[in-house]
Amino acid sequence: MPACDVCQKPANQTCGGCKSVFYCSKDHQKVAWKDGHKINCRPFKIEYSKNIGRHMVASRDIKQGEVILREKPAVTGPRMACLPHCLSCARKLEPIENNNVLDFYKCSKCNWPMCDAECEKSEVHKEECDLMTSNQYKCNIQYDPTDKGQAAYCVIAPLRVLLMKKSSPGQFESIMNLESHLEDRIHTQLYKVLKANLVTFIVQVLKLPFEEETILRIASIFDTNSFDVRSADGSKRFRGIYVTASMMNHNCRPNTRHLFVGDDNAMILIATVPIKKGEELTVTYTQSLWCTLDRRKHLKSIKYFDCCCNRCADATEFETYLGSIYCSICSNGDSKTMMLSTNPLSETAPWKCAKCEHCIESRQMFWGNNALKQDLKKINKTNPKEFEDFIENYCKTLHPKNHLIIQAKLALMQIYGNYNGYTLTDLPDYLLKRKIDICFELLEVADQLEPGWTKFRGNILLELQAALVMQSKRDFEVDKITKEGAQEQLMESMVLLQEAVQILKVEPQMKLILEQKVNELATLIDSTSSN
Ligand SMILES: C[S@@+](CC[C@H](N)C(=O)[O-])C[C@H]1O[C@@H](n2cnc3c(N)ncnc32)[C@H](O)[C@@H]1O
Repeated sequence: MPACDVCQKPANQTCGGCKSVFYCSKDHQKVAWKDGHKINCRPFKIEYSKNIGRHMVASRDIKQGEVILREKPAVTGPRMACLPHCLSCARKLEPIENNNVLDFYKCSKCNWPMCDAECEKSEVHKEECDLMTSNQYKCNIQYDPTDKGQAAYCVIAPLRVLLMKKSSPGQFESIMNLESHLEDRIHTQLYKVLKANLVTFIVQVLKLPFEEETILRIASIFDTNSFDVRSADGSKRFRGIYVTASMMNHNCRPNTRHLFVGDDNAMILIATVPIKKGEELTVTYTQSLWCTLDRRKHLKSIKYFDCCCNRCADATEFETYLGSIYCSICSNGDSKTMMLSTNPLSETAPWKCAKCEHCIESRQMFWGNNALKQDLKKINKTNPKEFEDFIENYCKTLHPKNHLIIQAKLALMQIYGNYNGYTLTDLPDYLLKRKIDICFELLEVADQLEPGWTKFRGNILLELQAALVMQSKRDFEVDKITKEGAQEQLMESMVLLQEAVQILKVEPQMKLILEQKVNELATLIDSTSSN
């Protein structure tokens, strides 16, 4: 029998929150809760394995949509070479005019661009500002109309961690215990530049007593663990280290999603699918809609590991064929055969036709993939014709769910129904149908690659239901469907909308918008039944 966490006597009760600790009585459970279990009670534990390091494992069954973790950042700071952003609130800065010269508001002491006098006095900026000022350092970033990233920002986030050694030694230690991959990064061009800039700034300009290795390790810890935090309206962007969430490993079909809320930028980690006790909790460090070649290359170059997840190991990527092309030898007309990697876990493995003996070298696949990515990048993002032409041009070579076609379709889903001249009321019937077909195709991809309550699925459902409602209205107006038929279709759209609400209501600024959509659709359903 397990021992009580308080008195060590035999215990027959478990904490319902984490299912990891035991008590002999309700009273001892209350004592433990007050003594700190309230903070540590989480439905996961951290385990270690030689191949994948520390990782999070569910300590009990977790429900779909359940909040697994709410965590404040241990430290935040600007991204490495970002555009001018406020060092306090992280808002992107706009220049102001002074004597016919455009420049940013500057901190009156250290001269870093900031929003205003209020941000200048904020707690987060105080210590670094005092230190730079006492060392007569003045930042020399000026407004540049070409919108160039500013390398000077690379010093701020590591400096904030170094200052924590005195102000919050416990937090400093937990950050320093995170994985860094410094030994892999140290020989890269970026780290040679950091050695010259960041280390010189900390040691020579600010005269802080830190070793070069410690300074670079912190930069490397940011690169390995930090989350990219963005506000819903896009005005704020920065990096944050969330120590507990940093224990989450990557999977190309993850079972969690996260969002950032409130003025303290707390991270909320949510289960996108039901998770069984003992299963690993995972997040994605890359883009789900990239093909295996691109995802694995990206993960290797920024996080220094070879992803061997089930999706990467499956040449068909769960039958989406996201990275596949058609065989040029035996595909003709409607009869098409796929080229698949002979070993998706090796980037040098050749690709082979599933039917004939035709083979392609992997470097040819990389080259073709990159050339097409460039074509897609050049497209005017507001012109649907260019995306349609891209799909038409490559439909003989690429599977309809190839990642490049899917990205073009995703852009079309957003344009049709939302952009000027293409709102739902503007769309002719054939484009409305096109939007609906695209939404269904994307939903199939989402179900395979980002299943459950993911933001991607939520957004597709929202777009799909709006288009279906418009189609039902039009069909009813031209007597294509009866009143009962229209009602039935609108109710089906309501089911899709309700699911989108379940998924997206936790996203910042979405609650009211979603409530409005539900009310509008409910009113429409009511008015259809009373007509
Ligand atoms: C944010 S940390 C995650 C926690 C880390 N495992 C640790 O022990 O501190 C990211 C690092 O974990 C490792 N990692 C994450 N996901 C992995 C995976 N699917 N397979 C192998 N290693 C992984 C890589 O070394 C990666 O750079």
